[in-house]
Amino acid sequence: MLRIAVPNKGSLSTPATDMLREAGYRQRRDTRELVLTDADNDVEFFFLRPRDVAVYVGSGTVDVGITGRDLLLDSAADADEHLALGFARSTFRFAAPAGTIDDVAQIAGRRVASSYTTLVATHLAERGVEAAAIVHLDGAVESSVQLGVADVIADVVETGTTLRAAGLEVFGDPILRSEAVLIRRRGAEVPAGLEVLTRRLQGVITAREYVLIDYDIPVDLVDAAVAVTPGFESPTVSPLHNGQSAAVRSMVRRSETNQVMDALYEVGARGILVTSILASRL
Ligand SMILES: Nc1ncnc2c1ncn2[C@@H]1O[C@H](COP(=O)(O)OP(=O)(O)OP(=O)(O)O)[C@@H](O)[C@H]1O
Ligand SMILES: O=P(O)(O)OC[C@H]1O[C@H](OP(=O)(O)OP(=O)(O)O)[C@H](O)[C@@H]1O
Ligand SMILES: [Mg+2]
Repeated sequence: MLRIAVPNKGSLSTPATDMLREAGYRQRRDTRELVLTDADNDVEFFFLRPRDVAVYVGSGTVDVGITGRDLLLDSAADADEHLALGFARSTFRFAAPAGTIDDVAQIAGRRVASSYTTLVATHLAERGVEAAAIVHLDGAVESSVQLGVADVIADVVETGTTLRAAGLEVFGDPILRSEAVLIRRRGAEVPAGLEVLTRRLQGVITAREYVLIDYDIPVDLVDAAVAVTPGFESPTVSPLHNGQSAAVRSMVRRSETNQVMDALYEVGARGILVTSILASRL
């Protein structure tokens, strides 16, 4: 039975559970449930603290787990990223009171607060920057400067709203771009069931990232239209009964749907229809 660790709280918890449910796995109804067996799929879920997921996977007590790339790297656990899951996207960045610091080198001799102190220490060491102290805080790191325990913070930034509210501004390049990832123990044999899990999750990711686009196009314009919608391998082109047009079906990135529809219309396509993909195996 494949043992899967899933975050039980925080930003990762609900989207991770949603993705597993979409992938056809049973998920818990009650957030107090800590273990759940899905006998039909031969998997067992362990609902653990997000920070602990990498520790369990690294020690081999569970086979795989869902966590954040930032949490994985900060844990320094014996685990590697297996599949990027495309949710809980964020950057991990340095920030300081507006106008005080604009370069990572200026962190030298200053105090940095973070919930991800290993990540910060490694990043600074790689750049030869010696901070006065790296202060570990559990959360609400943005308040640490105002409260006088640090001069600089390193924290998760998504929209930047929390930073702005605290009067802080990012500086330097992002330390990391993070998202939820499926992780597995470094160097361990591929556990039974991981291939199926991976294919199922990949199926959900594809169904979320792509849409199906259908359109009609005069036969002599098919090549020009197909250049706009090349799809994964090659689009399906079927003849229409009138003999002068073809119907084309292709997959398109959801985020590019409207640009693609505009471009197709320009080329001469009509009857352009977009549909969501419910599930997929490529
Ligand atoms: N606002 C956000 N947008 C996107 N991802 C986020 C956001 N806040 C945290 N994360 C991601 O969630 C993971 C941290 O999960 P965790 O549950 O420990 O923190 P949290 O969401 O801050 O929860 P809590 O504050 O309740 O402990 C990290 O991978 C982090 O990048
Ligand atoms: O850029 P934003 O969209 O504002 O999001 C980033 C904030 O979200 C998370 O905080 P959370 O609400 O989880 O609180 P925490 O600091 O206690 O972890 C993260 O730690 C940042 O503080
Ligand atoms: Mg948080």
